[in-house]
Amino acid sequence: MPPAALDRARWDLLVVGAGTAGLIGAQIAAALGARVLLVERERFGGDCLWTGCVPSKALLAAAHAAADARAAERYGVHVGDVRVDGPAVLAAVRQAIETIAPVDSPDAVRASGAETASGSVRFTGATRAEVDGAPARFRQALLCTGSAPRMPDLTGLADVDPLTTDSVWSLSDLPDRLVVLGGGTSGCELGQAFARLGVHVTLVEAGDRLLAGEDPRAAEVLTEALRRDGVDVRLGSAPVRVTGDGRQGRLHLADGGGADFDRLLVTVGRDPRIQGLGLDAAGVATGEDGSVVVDDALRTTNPRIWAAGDVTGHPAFTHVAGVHGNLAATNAVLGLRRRVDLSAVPRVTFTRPEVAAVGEPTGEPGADRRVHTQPLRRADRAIAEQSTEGFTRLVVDGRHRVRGATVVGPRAGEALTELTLAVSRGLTTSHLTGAMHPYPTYADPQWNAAIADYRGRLTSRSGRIALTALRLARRVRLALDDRRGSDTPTTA
Ligand SMILES: Cc1cc2nc3c(=O)[nH]c(=O)nc-3n(C[C@H](O)[C@H](O)[C@H](O)COP(=O)(O)OP(=O)(O)OC[C@H]3O[C@@H](n4cnc5c(N)ncnc54)[C@H](O)[C@@H]3O)c2cc1C
Ligand SMILES: NC(=O)c1ccc[n+]([C@@H]2O[C@H](COP(=O)([O-])OP(=O)(O)OC[C@H]3O[C@@H](n4cnc5c(N)ncnc54)[C@H](O)[C@@H]3O)[C@@H](O)[C@H]2O)c1
Repeated sequence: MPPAALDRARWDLLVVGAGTAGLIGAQIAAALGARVLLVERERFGGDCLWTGCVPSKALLAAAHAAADARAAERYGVHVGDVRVDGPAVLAAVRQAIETIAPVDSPDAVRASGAETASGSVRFTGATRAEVDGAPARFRQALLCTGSAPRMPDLTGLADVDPLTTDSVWSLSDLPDRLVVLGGGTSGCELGQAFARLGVHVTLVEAGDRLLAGEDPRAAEVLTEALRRDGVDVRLGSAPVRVTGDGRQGRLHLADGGGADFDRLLVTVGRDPRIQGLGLDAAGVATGEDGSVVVDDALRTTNPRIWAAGDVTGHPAFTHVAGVHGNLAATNAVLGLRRRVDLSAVPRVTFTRPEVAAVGEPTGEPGADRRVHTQPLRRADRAIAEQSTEGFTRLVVDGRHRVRGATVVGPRAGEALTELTLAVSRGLTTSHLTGAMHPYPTYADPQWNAAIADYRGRLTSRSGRIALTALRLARRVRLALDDRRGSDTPTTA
């Protein structure tokens, strides 16, 4: 839509940012009959499509293919030397993006009934904004501007043209030596991907372990796996400065050590994108971390403006952004007060092995919680496929409801979906044991963990009393049948 046309009427909902949250928010609002304008300043599809989930999973697919080919010998299959064609791998990543892009395009949005425009939105008042300077009035707005890579304050960093998850996808070839700064989800996924593609990777994490928010045992398993892939994992390593010429250089660490690189990739977290939005003019408050303050219905401090996705500071996942976009748009258009529930947000690090978790932490469960752990080495499917690295851990409360889970292993993300349903719906271990599970799958360990909890119920004091009572009643009935001398039992 040309800028001049933006101000012809008041929009029921002005949606700012066409990432996952904005795309879903705009399409839902249009489906509910609202007059919607979705404005994007860069590319429709946002981070997930262009710089996040899609390219990282495509790169990992190539990396895992290379690793599987190298490991094929253990199955008696010989493939010879594995050669990675860097430009071809990166081209395949871009191809995956191009294949998905039409789903998120302006055409697709307009087909759903919303209008679209290109430009940067800036609020000029509580119900007024500009798109690249052209005025646009709105009854309500939905802020979906996402988050951007954080850059650490490190002397010399800017001199080596550091890569971020925004820019790494523009490489034309793989570097020989890569230093990855930060061992969170992005650093682990990309560190493993590049290492499996033959790059010499040094992963530098300032904290004392990888994946700080996850079960410590899961982080240990992943650290061992990365080291086996050839990643030089440095934990508790605070970087102090960078020296370099052009793009090559050396990262110096507080312990006196360092790591040389051809490229440096920064993955130390993300900050909400709020610069230049004019949030003060709109009366939209932000928190100390820069995220937009929202209530549990995703309404900002301006009751006419809602927010969804990464910009809220809620867990930064595409599925959260999608659920947010839907919920905020529905609340805005229909005047509802549906609340966002963050108690069962699933998270998956798509490394090999995958690390997947949901709900309460499994590493340090509360006092009234029981933990059941099943190692993957006891799962027949994992043994058959020689992929036994990992475990499943369930946290169960006093009423045997599944409250949290960690799954480490192949296809952990897929296995986690059942446990996400269990946590979000308050299902018990007897619900899980009562549902037949196909054999053999990587979900066997979670079924066995649920069975272990259920068995615990049978061997508890009340369980033992109930079983004894049933056994005695059965004996009495059989004795009665015997005494009658009847051939036809009275009992089943
Ligand atoms: C490397 C990496 C891998 C990831 N992998 C996964 C994964 O496997 N699974 C998962 O669930 N999540 C993953 N994520 C996280 C996921 O990408 C984000 O949580 C998700 O994309 C957030 O969506 P959003 O709609 O909130 O924001 P975004 O997708 O960032 O969209 C915001 C949009 O707003 C636009 N914008 C900003 N300011 C303005 C303005 N003033 N005017 C107009 N437009 C504006 C931006 O250009 C952008 O397009 C990954 C992230 C990274 C970095
Ligand atoms: N598979 C997925 O779903 C996926 C993949 C990638 C990213 N994401 C999302 O994006 C978010 C951001 O990911 P991320 O990995 O950039 O951030 P993160 O916050 O998950 O991890 C950043 C890591 O960098 C470390 N760090 C911070 N400053 C450092 C420094 N100066 N030197 C060395 N280490 C330092 C931190 O201790 C932390 O371990 C994630 O929280 C996640 O929500 C999701």
